[in-house]
Amino acid sequence: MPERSSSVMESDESRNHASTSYTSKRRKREEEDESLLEMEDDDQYEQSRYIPLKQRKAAEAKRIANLRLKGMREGDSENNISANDRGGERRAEEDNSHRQASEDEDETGASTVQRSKQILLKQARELRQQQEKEGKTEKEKQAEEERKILEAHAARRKLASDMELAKGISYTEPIKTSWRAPHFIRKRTEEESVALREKYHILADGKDVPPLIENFRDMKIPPCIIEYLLSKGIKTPTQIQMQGLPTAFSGRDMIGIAFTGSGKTLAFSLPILMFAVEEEKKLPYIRGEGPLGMIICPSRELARQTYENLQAMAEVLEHDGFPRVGVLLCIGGISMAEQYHTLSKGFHIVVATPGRLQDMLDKKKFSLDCCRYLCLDEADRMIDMGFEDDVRTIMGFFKQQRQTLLYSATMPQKIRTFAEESLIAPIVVNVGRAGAANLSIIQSVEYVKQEAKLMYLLEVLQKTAPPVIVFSDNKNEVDDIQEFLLRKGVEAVAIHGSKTQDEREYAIKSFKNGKKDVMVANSVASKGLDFPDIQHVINFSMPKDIEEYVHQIGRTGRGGKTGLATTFVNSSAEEASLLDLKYLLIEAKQHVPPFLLAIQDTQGGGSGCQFCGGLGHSIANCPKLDRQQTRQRAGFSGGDGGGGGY
Ligand SMILES: Nc1ncnc2c1ncn2[C@@H]1O[C@H](COP(=O)(O)OP(=O)(O)OP(=O)(O)O)[C@@H](O)[C@H]1O
Repeated sequence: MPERSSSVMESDESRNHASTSYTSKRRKREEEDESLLEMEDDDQYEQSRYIPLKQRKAAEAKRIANLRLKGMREGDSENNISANDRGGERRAEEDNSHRQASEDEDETGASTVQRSKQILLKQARELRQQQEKEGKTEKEKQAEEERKILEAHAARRKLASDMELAKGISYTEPIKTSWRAPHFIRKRTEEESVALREKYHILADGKDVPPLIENFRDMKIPPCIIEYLLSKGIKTPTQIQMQGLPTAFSGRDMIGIAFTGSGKTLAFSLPILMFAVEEEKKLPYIRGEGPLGMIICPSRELARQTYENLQAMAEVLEHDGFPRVGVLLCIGGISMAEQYHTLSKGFHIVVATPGRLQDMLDKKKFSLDCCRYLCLDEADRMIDMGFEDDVRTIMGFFKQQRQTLLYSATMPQKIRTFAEESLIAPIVVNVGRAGAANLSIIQSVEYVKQEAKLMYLLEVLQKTAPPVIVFSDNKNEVDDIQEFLLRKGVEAVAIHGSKTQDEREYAIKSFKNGKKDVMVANSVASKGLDFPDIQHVINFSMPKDIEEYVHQIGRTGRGGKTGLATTFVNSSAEEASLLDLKYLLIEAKQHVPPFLLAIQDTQGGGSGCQFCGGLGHSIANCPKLDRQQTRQRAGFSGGDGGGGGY
């Protein structure tokens, strides 16, 4: 009862409120009406008064002149079409009444009216044309809107050192190196170069693009390295290496975009190594000197892998009589004591994760005073993971111009625009669309109910021989899956950001050397890690964004081999991710399951979202941008996390 009475009271109240507001509204209306009446009365009064013809003509001419002036102003205003529209109608009405009122006026008045009518008709015609034009460029308007959103979310300032920012220094010329392409290659005409790039499906944008070179020998790579590469099954350069290596050897800044497993690591590691050899030959590095170059990676595992590759090549060179090149690994979770022998001798190259690198620079363990080469591997992922500020701080330590290389398989327009501003006359090398999946991977997407996933996983594991990687976004789920597999007798290890460094290293090592068949991982292991011959990648759930998906499935099908990727989806997946997935599958000419085909959309299949590269939506409804904004509003600076980069 009390509830009821209160609701009655509420309704009475609301009714009262409604009636009050209605009364006040009405009172307002009445006031308005009164003022309207007053105006009408005035008009009537005006009309009933006698005005001599001469005065009436003068007033009429003035009124027409005012109307024309007003019409012109309204016509000028591009943004106010509806006002224009209304203005046009009003003008037409006024013209009409004016015509009737002036029928028995003298000739001067009639010709003025005629002129005004012609002008008004012309304006109406122009207005129609304008409206038609506006209608046609609806797409352009959308592109404009998207551009504005992108600008609003672009990085705030370019990557530059403190000194450069403070003094407003900006370099205009790329760094000069002693490397030259062989004469017969330099003699190539522009048409020949374009044809060659077309042959290899390479897009290279920029001023004076260095030549594409089809073999390692013509790139003047030392024979001992060529032999070493051969021993690893690397006979000819991949597309990104054909264009990326000569570009880096020439000292040019570049953005390299090529699909997963296409050999990007060699494309940025070999040039830094060759520069180090050259420098060491000129004047040996002593204790306290270095580094000459830096490679920054988003995860410890990726940094270690790149470090090991560089170390191996440095040893080959040293063994062949070239000077020693010191490489320092600078990552979280390891004691720097084991690196002190490198630090104590002077070193040329640092391979690092952003957090530990920043820490070392802050503590003045070494400086970037003579650093002239910087590579950001998986640059876009690094920014996504929230390392942008760390990278900016690190940039602050540079004292001179450096060559900057950014590499990734995914590089949405957002990052590219920002990077192009920070680089000096950069060359952008693209092998395929940024964010496209590696075509050597067979992608299978299956609808699996949440509660059936674990049992189905066992079945799906039978599809190929080991090694297999199972990805899950959730650290607890990673542990649960590993436990389940162990209980079922599957040799499985697990890796994620909350594991200790020893556990992470043990997992990687035992999986890499074949002692374990399955590795269960969160996104940490998807970032650039190169495990030999992964047969099958299983996404236990659809990753939050399509870039993550591309990187995850990219752990298989590497170095030209084929691989299989299976992804479990169900109703818990976001529709926007599923649409991106649908278009990615279509682009890669893969089978699209009916439940994905059935998802209707209005704008997919275009050039993709400029923020995340997804093909199923535009930046105006990008779920990743949405998440980022929510995080920013909540005061988090970090990205999608899961890295453990420090
Ligand atoms: N020219 C080549 N020919 C054959 N194999 C190659 C060549 N270059 C590199 N590889 C091999 O291909 C594999 C993938 O290379 P890499 O790790 O550099 O790929 P990536 O493009 O960096 O991939 P991701 O985007 O996933 O990081 C490695 O095992 C590497 O040894």
